[in-house]
Amino acid sequence: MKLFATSQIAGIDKYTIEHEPISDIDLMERAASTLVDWILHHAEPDQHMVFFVGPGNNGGDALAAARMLAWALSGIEVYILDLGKEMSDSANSNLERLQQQNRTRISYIDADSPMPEIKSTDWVIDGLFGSGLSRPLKGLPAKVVKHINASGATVVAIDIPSGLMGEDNRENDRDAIIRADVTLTFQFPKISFLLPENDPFTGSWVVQDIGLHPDAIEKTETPFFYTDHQVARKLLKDRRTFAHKGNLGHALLIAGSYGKMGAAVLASRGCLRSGVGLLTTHVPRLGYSILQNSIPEAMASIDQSDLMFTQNPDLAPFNAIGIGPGLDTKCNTGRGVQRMLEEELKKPMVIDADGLNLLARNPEWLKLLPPETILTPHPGEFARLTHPVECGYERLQLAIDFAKDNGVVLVLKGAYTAIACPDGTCWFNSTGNPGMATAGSGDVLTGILLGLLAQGYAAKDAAILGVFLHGMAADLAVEESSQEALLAGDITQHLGLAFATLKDS
Ligand SMILES: NC(=O)C1=CN([C@@H]2O[C@H](COP(=O)(O)OP(=O)(O)OC[C@H]3O[C@@H](n4cnc5c(N)ncnc54)[C@H](OP(=O)(O)O)[C@@H]3O)[C@@H](O)[C@H]2O)[C@@H](O)CC1
Ligand SMILES: Nc1ncnc2c1ncn2[C@@H]1O[C@H](COP(=O)(O)OP(=O)(O)O)[C@@H](O)[C@H]1O
Ligand SMILES: [K+]
Repeated sequence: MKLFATSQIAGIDKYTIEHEPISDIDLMERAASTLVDWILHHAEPDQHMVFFVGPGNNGGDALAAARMLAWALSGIEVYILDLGKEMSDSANSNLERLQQQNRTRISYIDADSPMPEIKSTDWVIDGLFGSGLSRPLKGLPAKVVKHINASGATVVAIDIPSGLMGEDNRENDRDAIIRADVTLTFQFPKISFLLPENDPFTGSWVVQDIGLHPDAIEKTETPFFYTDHQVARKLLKDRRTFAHKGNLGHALLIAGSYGKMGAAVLASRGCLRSGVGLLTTHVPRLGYSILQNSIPEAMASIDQSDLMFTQNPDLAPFNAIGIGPGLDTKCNTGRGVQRMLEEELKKPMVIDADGLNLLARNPEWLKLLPPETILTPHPGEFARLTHPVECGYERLQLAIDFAKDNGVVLVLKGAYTAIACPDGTCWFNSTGNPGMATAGSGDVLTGILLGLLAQGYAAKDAAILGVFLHGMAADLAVEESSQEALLAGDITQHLGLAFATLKDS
């Protein structure tokens, strides 16, 4: 799915009105009816609801929804924010319709009014501002937002929590943004919803399809995408009838050190479960029996050091190389990594964890990375590779620039992992859950990406598909137990089901 800036959504909206064609007011009616469906499905029949209405079409949506709900619910109150200016035409028409219906108490809030009473048991429907917000809220709108946030009521935001910008919130006042429990957003998630610092504002968000014109969506260019089932399914290759382990790729994983052999085992499992033909895992001597006992499907390549990686094996037999999980950052290991990169290997690579930390200490190695390299930093590792940033939006921009400048696929891990590609596109992942915030889940991802690279997937495709499957496997695992109890090993155990579910979708 494509993701757009709010300014672009306004253009898609306009195109839909002109080319479907549909009038503004009917499109608003369609949008509002999706809100009403959701609310009726989730609210008790006697739920008291307080609507807050702003001057634009976000307010128009709220007024239309209030009218539709007033036929079914009796406890509806509407407060219109009076900023001393005209409401938009469609909002005005919906105000007239609501007045004509005559079932709802409508009040105005201006600078002199007392703030309306909101009970903690109420639902607040936030229709103050949506995608037309042009600057941070101040004065009366900010006061109303703070009053709503302090009420303890359940807040349902229409389209965007009022006060939140669709993209960049660096200059915003965080106290003047609605803190919603649920955001019912039209057609596309907004980019700011996918950044960690905005989680307190959006709550959980749900996309409401309002039938915007597919031609406009197709024509409007954007660097941002959201990996849904459809995208991931298209990337997944079928295995040929006569496939054999010799033509499904031979992966080399370099991982593990004293005290961190688990990382090598987890990454090996992830790799083998992702369909690779052969896996050789290179470990220090102390890891030999650990590896052979815990994952007999992997072949072992043994380092000359007892404790750490120092020297890679001959790389000729391998289709792809993964390095990093549990590697440690000792000097000898650093020298070993440098020697390997200086071989100017033209094999796809995935670099994770301490591989990234070594790269951060030696930025001149970046130009030694082969084409089709994937780097998989979490925000801490990414800060070491670049520099610390204040917010997710800045980090996102930095990741996109980093991928382009260095010709690598950068997998910036998080709740909505962002995959920045050398072609300037950025793919947010839609699967996964907070249970994955557990030791070793990143190691499993490295293994999956390595397995896909070795099978011949391009780095970009491997990253988009691998991250999706990794999250999906964790979602399936959590269905059977809980987020709290999820182990990284549960992700590898559910990878099979993830592949099967994706194939069936
Ligand atoms: N696109 C779609 O697919 C569809 C969109 N729909 C709905 O339309 C919504 C977008 O509507 P919209 O464009 O009228 O903007 P909206 O957010 O209601 O407010 C704009 C008003 O607020 C004002 N204003 C702005 N910032 C301000 C500030 N800081 N402080 C004070 N005032 C401020 C601004 O005035 P100005 O900036 O000129 O001062 C203007 O008066 C969208 O979110 C969705 O709910 C659906 O109905 C149908 C399909
Ligand atoms: N809240 C979350 N929601 C979804 N995925 C998450 C969440 N927290 C972590 N993850 C995923 O779990 C993995 C954690 O990787 P990482 O931080 O490297 O862990 P480790 O180093 O312990 O293996 C990443 O793929 C990340 O996207
Ligand atoms: K809103």
